[in-house]
Amino acid sequence: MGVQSPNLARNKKTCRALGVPTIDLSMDRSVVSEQIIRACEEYGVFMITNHGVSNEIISRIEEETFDFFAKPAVEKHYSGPPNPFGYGCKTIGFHGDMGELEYLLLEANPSSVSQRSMALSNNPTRFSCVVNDYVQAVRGLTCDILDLVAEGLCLGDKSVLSRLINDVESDAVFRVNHYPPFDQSPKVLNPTADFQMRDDKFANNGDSSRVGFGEHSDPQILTILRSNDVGGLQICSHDGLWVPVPPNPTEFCVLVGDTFQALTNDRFKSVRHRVMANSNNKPRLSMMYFGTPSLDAMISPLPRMVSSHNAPLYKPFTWCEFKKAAYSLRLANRRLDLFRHNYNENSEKITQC
Ligand SMILES: C=C1C[C@]23C[C@@]1(O)CC[C@H]2[C@@]12CC[C@H](O)[C@@](C)(C(=O)O1)[C@H]2[C@@H]3C(=O)O
Ligand SMILES: O=C(O)CCC(=O)C(=O)O
Ligand SMILES: [Fe+2]
Repeated sequence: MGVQSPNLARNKKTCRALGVPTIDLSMDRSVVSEQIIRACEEYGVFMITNHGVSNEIISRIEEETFDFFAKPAVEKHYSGPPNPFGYGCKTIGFHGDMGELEYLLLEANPSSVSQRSMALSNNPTRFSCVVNDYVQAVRGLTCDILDLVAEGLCLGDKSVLSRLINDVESDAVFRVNHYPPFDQSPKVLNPTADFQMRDDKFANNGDSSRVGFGEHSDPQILTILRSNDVGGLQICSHDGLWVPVPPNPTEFCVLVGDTFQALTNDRFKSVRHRVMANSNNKPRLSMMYFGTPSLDAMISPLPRMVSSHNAPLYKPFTWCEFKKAAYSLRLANRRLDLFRHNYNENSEKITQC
């Protein structure tokens, strides 16, 4: 047997030790609440099983969105470029971030969904129903998780967190990402193909992976992610290693966002994550509901998270201010730093995992 490099051995060991926790929502409420808090503190990410979202709602949205991505490129481009909403292919945000994916980004409220659906489907009524049913179910799940967190943190008002995202004015976003299978054989360049390598940035130089969606943290409170059985999602561990999150279509993956980090005064940390294209011959389809406050919601560390030993780490900001900051920066930027007390403008802004 060959000698394993120390890095590989360390990486494998960390993956085993780190394995993202899975929490069974059907267990005793106080146990679940404790497990969620521990997962948010230690990992910033966890899987949930027995989540109560029906298989029918999930398979209908999977089918509907797969049908959309199967359309000819010209048809899909009618719904783009993303502004930031609509259909996007490879470009992410407005500052040059790129990834090997195509996606749909939608405002997650019923009237925007129904308006958008006209351009997205031959059956807009069905499309908007399917998206709205999914978003409603997943928003309910997000609220349940936030209530469990509020109970575990003894926040007094048990719906103080869920109210932030349950607001009719919530700025929630729904995103579906479609990653084509990564063909490892040498490419025959075809200028009309949707997913050829664009430039050197995407050349894999013999490496078996390419960036599907680059390293970042999500700006919102909580992200509820569901994927098909194709992997690629990785989270950044405390010791700076990329740890794969095994795909499980029957579970949801919950990620702590920047706004949750600020609300908990750094007790929870937003998790840095990315998606690498893999050599599976199936596409990855992932969908994310981003639990988001309303634009005018004021975000500051919760009183319970602050004490004489724990001074507030962040200046109060509205979600609107934070969103503007996020959209003025690159994907990998640590935007929360801008709102820290005593933040030094000259310190390094683009720090990577
Ligand atoms: C490069 C960017 C894309 C993004 C807005 C941003 O300027 C920085 C944050 C990015 C992100 C990551 C999480 C979500 O996918 C997203 C919709 C969001 O709210 O923030 C994206 C933004 C986007 O793709 O428009
Ligand atoms: O596609 C995925 O699995 C994750 C994508 C992601 O992190 C995002 O859209 O913010
Ligand atoms: Fe993300």
